[in-house]
Amino acid sequence: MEHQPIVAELKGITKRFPGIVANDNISFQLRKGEIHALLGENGAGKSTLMNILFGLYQPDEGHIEINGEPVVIDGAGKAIELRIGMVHQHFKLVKPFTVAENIILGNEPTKGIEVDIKSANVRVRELSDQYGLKVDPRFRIEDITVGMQQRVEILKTLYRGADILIFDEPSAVLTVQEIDELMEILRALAREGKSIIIITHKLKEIMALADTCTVIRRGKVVGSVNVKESSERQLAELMVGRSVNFQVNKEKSKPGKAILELSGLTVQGEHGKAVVEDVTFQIRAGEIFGIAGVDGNGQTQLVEAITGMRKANSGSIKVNGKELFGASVRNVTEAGVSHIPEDRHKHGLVLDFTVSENMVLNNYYKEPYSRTGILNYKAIDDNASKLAQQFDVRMSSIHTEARQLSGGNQQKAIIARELTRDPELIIAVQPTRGLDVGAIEFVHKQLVEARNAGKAVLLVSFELEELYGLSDRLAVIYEGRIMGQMEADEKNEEQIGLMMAGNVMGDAQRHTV
Ligand SMILES: Nc1ncnc2c1ncn2[C@@H]1O[C@H](COP(=O)(O)OP(=O)(O)OP(=O)(O)O)[C@@H](O)[C@H]1O
Repeated sequence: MEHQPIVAELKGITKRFPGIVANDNISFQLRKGEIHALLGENGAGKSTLMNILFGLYQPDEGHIEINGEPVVIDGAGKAIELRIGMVHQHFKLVKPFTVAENIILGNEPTKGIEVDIKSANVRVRELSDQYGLKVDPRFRIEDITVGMQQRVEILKTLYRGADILIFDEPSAVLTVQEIDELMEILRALAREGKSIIIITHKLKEIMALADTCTVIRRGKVVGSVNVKESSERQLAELMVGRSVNFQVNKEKSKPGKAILELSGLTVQGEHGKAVVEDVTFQIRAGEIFGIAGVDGNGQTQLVEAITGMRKANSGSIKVNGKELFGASVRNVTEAGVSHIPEDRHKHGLVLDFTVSENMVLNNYYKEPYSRTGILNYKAIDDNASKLAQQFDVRMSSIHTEARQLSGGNQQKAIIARELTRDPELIIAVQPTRGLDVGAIEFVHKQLVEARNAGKAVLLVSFELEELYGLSDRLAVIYEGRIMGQMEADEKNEEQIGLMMAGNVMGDAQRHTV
């Protein structure tokens, strides 16, 4: 890559927020046709740096050069003018509009005074073909998958002429197959001379994809390495400053009494079709029970039904012997259920509340946080300080609004709150999404400790390694039905893969659990 010209250079960038230096004298170079990974712990300052390059924040010190020319990027409009595009983690698409309408939004080709949707369709299709994006410009956003929506965001940047593309944790929202497709697309973009920066916590992805990896720790660059000459282990160490254990260590489980008992649970979706059908399983105290399956096979609805967020149509949900069918979210919480939700922005946190307030969302009305209806702020703050320290939630202060936290630290805050409520049952949906490898190691350990302390854990994850590493037993879900249950042993991997694709387990094996 060294022989390629530098297309973007950040020189001595410093960015301060009240109480924290998010970027501390950072220098960074991007070359033409390069895929450059940006790696760092949660809260290290990656998104801040990229938001500066995309003009969403102004640096307090330092400057940017594009193609060797000093520039001031004072907004996204200026970034686009400079041929910089950004694909955010949370898409900014208008759902009822078509793909083409979204892509041309704010940049419409016209024929006289009419918007020329025909020529937009043609141009979008051309771009889609050129980079192998397989997007039909006429589809509506609400009818296409998340992976496809992401490709629409990519097309939008290309349509506006981007040569530098920034991706903020693009694979966090994708299924395993979609990740492979995304990697192909990124390679195709780089081959065509586009320069790519990708923020990711997935070391495997960096090894498979990136040419260079710049590592940031606590706002400072600690190194920029040639990926071919490095390894996952080295990158992890450079990032967290110690060696990281990728393996989950756990003793064999000693399950006790049944904590969660589901029987014949059925949930109907919007169109009257069952999205969870006749689901029956038990999770006992002291065991981690994983749900394996391709995203979109009823996992979300199953968890929503158990936690009281969605009404089930029939069946039984018992926690500790108590029937919770039809119970409210608060009743379920009171019955001893903790929930690390799939969508942390919608269900995990109130983004406008402080971290301190968010830490008592489920029990602020109880002692010691509330006495005779009056909130005890000292107790609430003490609780937050303790949890932040115990779970290494990094932020400038516990009085910071949750929305100001980095994505990974928001997730750690939820995990801290949910694991320390002394629940009977912990429902953890993708608990390590968006976390750095050091934090993943920590959260895995916490879940195993909870299980050792006799908690029942329901784990939904799309990371097979995580499922095998953490679970004692597994069930595979396909189109809302449980295809089989088994020991979470790698020797069952092939069988599990088949069931995830809808194949029913042979009778002989069905009875081995
Ligand atoms: N608008 C803001 N106001 C105050 N503090 C902020 C703001 N944006 C970011 N921060 C703080 O700056 C630091 C860096 O955050 P940033 O989002 O850049 O981290 P990150 O490396 O992208 O983390 P993650 O991997 O968790 O996404 C964090 O401590 C964060 O709380």
